[in-house]
This record gives sequence, C-alpha cells and structure tokens, in this order.
Amino acid sequence: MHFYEMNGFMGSQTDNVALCGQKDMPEADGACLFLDFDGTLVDIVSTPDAVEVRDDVHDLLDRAMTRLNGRVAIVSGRSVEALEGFLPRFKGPIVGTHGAEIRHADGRLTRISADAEKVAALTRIVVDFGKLRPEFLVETKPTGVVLHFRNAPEHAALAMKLMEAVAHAADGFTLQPALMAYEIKIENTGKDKAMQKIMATKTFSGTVPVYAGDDLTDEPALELAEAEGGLGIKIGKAETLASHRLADPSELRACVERWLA
Ligand SMILES: O=P(O)(O)OC[C@H]1O[C@H](O[C@H]2O[C@H](CO)[C@@H](O)[C@H](O)[C@H]2O)[C@H](O)[C@@H](O)[C@@H]1O
Repeated sequence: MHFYEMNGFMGSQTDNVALCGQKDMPEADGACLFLDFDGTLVDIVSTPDAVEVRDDVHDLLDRAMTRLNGRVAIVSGRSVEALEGFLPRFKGPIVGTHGAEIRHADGRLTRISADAEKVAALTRIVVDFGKLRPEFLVETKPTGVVLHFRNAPEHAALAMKLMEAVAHAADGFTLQPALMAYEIKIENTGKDKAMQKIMATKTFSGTVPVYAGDDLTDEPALELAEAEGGLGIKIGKAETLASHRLADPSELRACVERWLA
C-alpha cells in the first residue's frame, strides 16, 4: 500500500524548506498572489461542504485585491461553481477543477473541453458505487468525479482500486490522488498551466508571483512561481519543491495580512 492512501501525502518534514517570513516576500508593488483554496486559504474539514469561509477571509481577499490592483487569483481543484459559492465577493480570476476551468476577472468562463459522454459514464459508475457504500462521499465536477474516504480511512485501498479501474477505462482521463480522496480528472490539465494563462493577462503580466498551496497538485505551480522569480509557499508538513513553508492557513493569512499592510 502506498503511504498516501492513508495519510493523503501529509508525511513528516524531511527537507530543508525555510519558514516563510516577511523578508522573503517580494515587493508587493511588483507582485501578484495565487492562493489555493482547501488547506491553504481555509482549513481542511471532514467533508467538502462543511468548509466555512469566515468574514476575515473575505476581508483579506478584498484588501489583497485593492493593494495588488486586482493581481490575486484563486487556484483550486474544486469547480468554479463551488468556489463562486464560497467566495461570492471575490472578483479576481478563479481557476477551478485543477486548471480545467478559468473564471476570468471579466466574468468569462473558459473550460477545457471534455468528452461529455465519458464524464457522464464515469460519474455514474462512481455515484452508483457511493450508493452501495455510503461511507464514501462522491463529489461530482464538470469534467470529473472525486471519491472521498476521509470518513472511512480503513477503506482507502478499495477507493483506490475502484478509481484506478475507472480511470484506466476512460481514455483521456487520469487518476489524481488527493487528500483522503481519489479523483478522476482530464489528462494534461494542471494548476501551473492555468497559472501561466493568468500570468499572461494584462493585469498580471510583468509581476512576480507568490503562490501558496498545500497539495501535491500545487507542486508544479509552486515550482513555476519560483522559476518566474517569485516565491512558493508550501502550507503544512508535506514534502515540497517550494523554498518556503508555513504551518497552516491561519499562518498564511497572517503572513499575507502583514505583507499587504
Ligand atoms: O485545490 P484545493 O483548493 O486544495 O482543493 C483540493 C480538493 O479540496 C476538497 O477536498 C479536500 O478538502 C475537503 C474539505 O476540507 C476535505 O474534506 C477532503 O478530504 C479533501 O480532499 C474538494 O472537495 C476537492 O474537490 C478539491 O479537489
């Protein structure tokens, strides 16, 4: 059994990643900010719907948008629709479904096209499995599906077997291990690719990115932020290619707050 089946990648720190302080942050006037959502901006909780976005989080995003002249983006594995529900006041770009969707600052939604029949078929299989085994939670997305085992960790291997088989059966889709979950998503999508598209827009272009994320799916974007002369901040203890880390979302929010002051 792979170690991530049980702990969702949250292994012990084995690297020399530095703790992020204010001296490490770039000059805000020439910077932009990319924030992952779950586990970075807000705490991880028992189910996807149980996330609470407190007023201070909305206020922080408002302040960041003002201070950075609109150069703030949310980058998440969740669907854009779900993120808009959690962050109704946020008007910057929103990357959803691991880069498969982008809600641009002007409200336009672009989505990488997926074979709708295949998405429906693979979703049906996982939804039906969830009816047989209600200890799992099934989350549907516009271009894929997630099987969560956070509330049944003893059945992680079963979740992996099912999702591996379904992903193998569906050409053009791939298995994405996640925090106490397995996801089937479109191949060749990524948060880094969506980040590059946003960096090329007039608002963000020519600035250096600060990217904060906790997940394995954030790693390519953390690496990209640093390759672009910016800063990658890993949230939590998992191994990372980022140069800096912070312990949890509250530390990240405090760090951004101080940076913008
Ligand atoms: O890219 P992110 O914004 O970090 O989103 C990654 C996934 O987050 C959600 O699942 C995770 O968070 C849940 C709420 O804290 C937790 O219950 C679950 O165990 C985690 O896997 C979301 O449901 C997924 O769609 C995102 O892909």
